[in-house]
Amino acid sequence: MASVMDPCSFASLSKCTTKHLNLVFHVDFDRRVIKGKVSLTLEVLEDKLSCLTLDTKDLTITKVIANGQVASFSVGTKHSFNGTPLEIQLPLELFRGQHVIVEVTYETSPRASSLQWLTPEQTAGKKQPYLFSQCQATHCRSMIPCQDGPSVKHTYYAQVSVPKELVAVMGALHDGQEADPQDNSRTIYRFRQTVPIPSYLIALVVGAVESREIGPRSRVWSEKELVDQAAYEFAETETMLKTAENLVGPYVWGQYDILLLPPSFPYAGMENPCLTYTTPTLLVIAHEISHSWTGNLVTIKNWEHFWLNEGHTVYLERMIARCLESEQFRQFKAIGGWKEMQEAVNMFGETNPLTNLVPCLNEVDTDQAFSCIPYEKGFAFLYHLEELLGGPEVFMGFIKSYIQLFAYSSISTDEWKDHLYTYFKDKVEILNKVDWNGWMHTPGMPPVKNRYDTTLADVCITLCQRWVQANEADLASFNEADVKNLSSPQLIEFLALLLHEKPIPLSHVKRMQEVYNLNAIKNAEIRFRWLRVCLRAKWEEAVPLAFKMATEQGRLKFTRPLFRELHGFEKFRQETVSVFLKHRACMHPVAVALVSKDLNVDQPQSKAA
Ligand SMILES: CC/C=C\C/C=C\C[C@@H](O)/C=C/C=C/C=C\[C@@H](O)CCCC(=O)O
Ligand SMILES: [Zn+2]
Repeated sequence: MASVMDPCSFASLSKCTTKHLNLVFHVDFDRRVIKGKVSLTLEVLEDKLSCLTLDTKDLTITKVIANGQVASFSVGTKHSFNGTPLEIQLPLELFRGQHVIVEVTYETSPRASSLQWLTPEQTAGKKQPYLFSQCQATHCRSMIPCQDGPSVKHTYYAQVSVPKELVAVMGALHDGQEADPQDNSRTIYRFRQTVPIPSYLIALVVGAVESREIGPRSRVWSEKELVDQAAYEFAETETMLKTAENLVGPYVWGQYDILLLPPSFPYAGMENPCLTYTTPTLLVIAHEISHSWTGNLVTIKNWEHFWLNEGHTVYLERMIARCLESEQFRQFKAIGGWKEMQEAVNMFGETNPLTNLVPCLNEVDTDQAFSCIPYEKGFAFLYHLEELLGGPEVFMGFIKSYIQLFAYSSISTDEWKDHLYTYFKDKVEILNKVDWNGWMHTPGMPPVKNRYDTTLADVCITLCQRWVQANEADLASFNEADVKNLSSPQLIEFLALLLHEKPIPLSHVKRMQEVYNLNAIKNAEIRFRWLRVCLRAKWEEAVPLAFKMATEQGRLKFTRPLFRELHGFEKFRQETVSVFLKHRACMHPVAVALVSKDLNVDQPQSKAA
């Protein structure tokens, strides 16, 4: 039975809460498992506590000790996606305010959904294996038995034993390393995270990685083949950090490192504290830096309030863009975001409750529920409030106050709304006119269509309409000058606009390639949209290019729609399934699960119980 407080966790969140984790990991690349021992320091929240439940997923539990005494335990019924509850009988009865240290010895599964194990061939260096974790939203439980919900925040100390040819990095401060006293072919790396964090922000990477300094509190990490290029690409990190601090206050995490992951990583980035993950396809990190305040400092009570993390982070990310670029650029990004929201609503269906800003997640797989809706409907809602309440400077005052009030805690949408009313106590009449139910608890597009400044978008709109309205005789009128002065974001917007129209004819697509040579563009955001324009026009020459992009990188934002479009191209439906089945051993476990469902093929069986 899921916790009353959190529909995505079995943990007994009301009985006790985790204050600290001590982690001992032994990373075994031969067996693709982590042999672990976690000591949870739990604060008792109610009298006469004699048992408690932790979240696990595909873990093999061998021993549980509570305050130094052996504790009996039982593994509950395996849920189809939320893992398996671990019920622990305490050898002593505890009372509110007391603490208990529960030590669990266990081993992960080779198919742990939080871990991707890469062969040397899947890395840039081709010589050493690679491991990375991705815990958001509910996958930490496949790496650590824990209270795997964002309402619980704890510090942690970790020691990680790895083969001495490899380096371990975590989303925490480094605390030294030494030869493993039990095996001189291995090294132990130590880490401490002294700011309380939710379990989804625990991050571990093990590989042949090295780093370069890119600022007074920042290093960039990657395989050596990529690290100098990455240091160049992320040279502006300190400028962005300072811009964010000027907007919302001090950065409390100490170090801000960036780790460039192999291209199989299924997301644009991940805001692990002290160690932002990013991918070779995404070099803009304003979003992940902003999470240092919204999401990592002010966290959500459970995943139904995910929009608080992402909506505020996108709002902050675009405020950084306003500072470093212009207000017109912020408006331009907002226009692009609105279209991405429209696309997500179209994909889910406009009556699908997963398009609610605050969805109900009872018996819902968060990976299946994930989309840009919390990001873009969240941003659009905050922008709507900004317009009603006095503009960007006024609303940033609220954002800063929201962060100061709720820092180090986990909150719900109601708590956010209460503070909004308190902060704008002299504008309650305006707030009372907001369509709260329409924005928060109604599926589909927002009840109000924000009006954004189209200065930077107009040229994209005009060019798109020229192609949409062109007949065969007009095709000669197009030439490379049409796009010569377009920035990459404007080229992305032009292609995104085309994707919101009926598919243009094959003759048009061929002419577009002839005059714009879009096949030659490597920028993933451009390439992704261009290939979808080609597939919708049924251009068969684009099919191998789409298979290449869908398999050479693993970002779900690109991989899923490309596989879906290829699967929708009747003539290539079978080939699409066979390409996926051939490639899935190299894919991240979450990506395998999601694309399997999209293509309606069976998933490989995960470990029993
Ligand atoms: C309503 C949905 C509730 C919870 C979903 C939360 C997480 C879902 C899980 O699949 C993990 C998502 C990780 C996202 C990581 C980074 C994002 O900021 C960017 C992802 C999209 C992209 O690649 O651009
Ligand atoms: Zn985010």
